[in-house]
Amino acid sequence: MSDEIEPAKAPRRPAPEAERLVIAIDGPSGSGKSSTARGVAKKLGLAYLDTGAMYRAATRLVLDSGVDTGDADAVAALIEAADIASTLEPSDPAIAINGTDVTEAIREPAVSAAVSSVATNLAVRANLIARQRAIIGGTRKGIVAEGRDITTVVAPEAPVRVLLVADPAARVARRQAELGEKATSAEVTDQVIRRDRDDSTVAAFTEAADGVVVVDSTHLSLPEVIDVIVGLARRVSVGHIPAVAPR
Ligand SMILES: Nc1ncnc2c1ncn2[C@@H]1O[C@H](COP(=O)(O)OP(=O)(O)O)[C@@H](O)[C@H]1O
Ligand SMILES: Nc1ccn([C@H]2C[C@H](O)[C@@H](COP(=O)(O)OP(=O)(O)O)O2)c(=O)n1
Repeated sequence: MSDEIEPAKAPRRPAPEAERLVIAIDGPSGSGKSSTARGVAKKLGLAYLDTGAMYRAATRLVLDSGVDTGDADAVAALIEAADIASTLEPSDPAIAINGTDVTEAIREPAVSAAVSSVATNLAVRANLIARQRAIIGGTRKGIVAEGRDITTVVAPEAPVRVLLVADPAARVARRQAELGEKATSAEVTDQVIRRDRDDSTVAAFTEAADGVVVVDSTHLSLPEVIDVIVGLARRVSVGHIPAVAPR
């Protein structure tokens, strides 16, 4: 795909709306947003944007630079000046901040524990939302973007908007299975339940906004959830999507 590293500060000229399909997916931690969005993007030959990875990369930078996460102005200034580059490739998503690849480092427990304090900084949000809109507007064919406020703030005009939910017990179990011995059950509960509580103070992902379709993944397999969203996309935008999905 031509949408490789996308410097957020220099978006390419937006393609006409009619040529692009934007699929927006929000939901709480562990509902399956990242895996589902990647699967949908792969099936439909679209780009993929993990906005949570941008908040995580910003948090990694704050932690590494020694700036106090409680110093809202210093945190915002650091992030506003940073170069954040996301690959938009669903098969191999990666992210770099100020030239350093942090794809692995943003998944460390220290980042998961601190990310909400950065993501609830309103100046940081304004900056990252502007970058996300530029990325979405700059993709040629279309994009699946996932996070907490994509359906409501970043891309409320997207023709396909989904709130992906799952019962808290299923979400905690999924995260525990993913992290294995890397995290205790207390840490996993903190990562999922406490983080959602904090994050929901600045983004409305606990209830679907008007026009947003709720998909409950609690009792659906990942391929089933992907198929539901591909079905929604085909219904709203026949003609945007290749008849034979590229692998
Ligand atoms: N429908 C599903 N059924 C079972 N496990 C799932 C499902 N969707 C995602 N998962 C798994 O749950 C974990 C969390 O998924 P992820 O996509 O990272 O969620 P989110 O981005 O919403 O936090 C991953 O290990 C993923 O493979
Ligand atoms: N659009 C977004 C995306 C993520 N965030 C915040 C909320 C989350 O705690 C962090 C990390 O997001 P991420 O999607 O990686 O979270 P998960 O670990 O997949 O649950 O960023 C946000 O505030 N707005």
